[in-house]
Amino acid sequence: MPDAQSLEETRQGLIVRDLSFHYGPKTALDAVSFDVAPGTFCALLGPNGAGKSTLVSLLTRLLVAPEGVISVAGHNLLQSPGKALGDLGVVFQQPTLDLGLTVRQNMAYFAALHGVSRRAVPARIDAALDRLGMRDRAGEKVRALNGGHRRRMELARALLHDPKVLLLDEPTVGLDAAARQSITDHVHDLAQQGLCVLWATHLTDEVRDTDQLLVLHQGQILARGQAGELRSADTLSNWFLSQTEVPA
Ligand SMILES: Nc1ncnc2c1ncn2[C@@H]1O[C@H](COP(=O)(O)OP(=O)(O)OP(=O)(O)O)[C@@H](O)[C@H]1O
Repeated sequence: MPDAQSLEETRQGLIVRDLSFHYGPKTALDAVSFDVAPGTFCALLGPNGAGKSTLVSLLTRLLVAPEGVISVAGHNLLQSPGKALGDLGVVFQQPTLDLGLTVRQNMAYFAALHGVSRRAVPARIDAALDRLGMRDRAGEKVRALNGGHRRRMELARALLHDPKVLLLDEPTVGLDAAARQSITDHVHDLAQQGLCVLWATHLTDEVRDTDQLLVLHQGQILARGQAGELRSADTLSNWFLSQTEVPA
């Protein structure tokens, strides 16, 4: 039985209860429940079609679920969407940067959308870029950055309003091995510093043994726990395949 303190800590992270979603007759998510506590890197691992993007759309309120509860840092997404989304940072699968604006201009625009006061914006941008080692690129047009730096910039932008929960949907798609490693390492560092991270992926090599792991398959959570304990003596890749293989 969790004690009161750990319950309160979990409340400051992400809580999902009995979340279901259907596209017409197609069930995309079926009574999904999980928690991610602050200071945790949680990998949401699922093959194509598992329901990851649907879950991300529900967590960001692009879709609204008729059933279930989502709580972000103690705010119910349905009842207090402004507060819940204010504590959520998101890196979507597809880049959402204006290539013709500089790094700083892109970030300033996003800060305005989040209601950061004009006076606070420069310092917030500098702090967010510093966290990702990107301050020296602030004046460059995004078009001039390589894929890895663009992603890093999107990550810095997602942290601009100081969210408590960070959500990333397959954030390494299209990146080379070095850039993938760098982004994966950065986000693990952020979790170690106290952020609550949910990282959706189908790539097992982005998951560390010490990470929390949720395996999503055909709209249901098949397994949850610490990655190293779940895979046991197997490789994570083999274990994941054995969990998600569909009988011929
Ligand atoms: N707009 C839609 N209409 C009907 N079915 C959909 C729609 N979007 C997704 N689905 C179905 O819902 C299920 C979950 O899809 P979803 O895109 O959430 O999975 P995913 O894990 O994100 O996959 P991928 O990694 O390929 O993006 C799949 O069976 C998919 O075919």
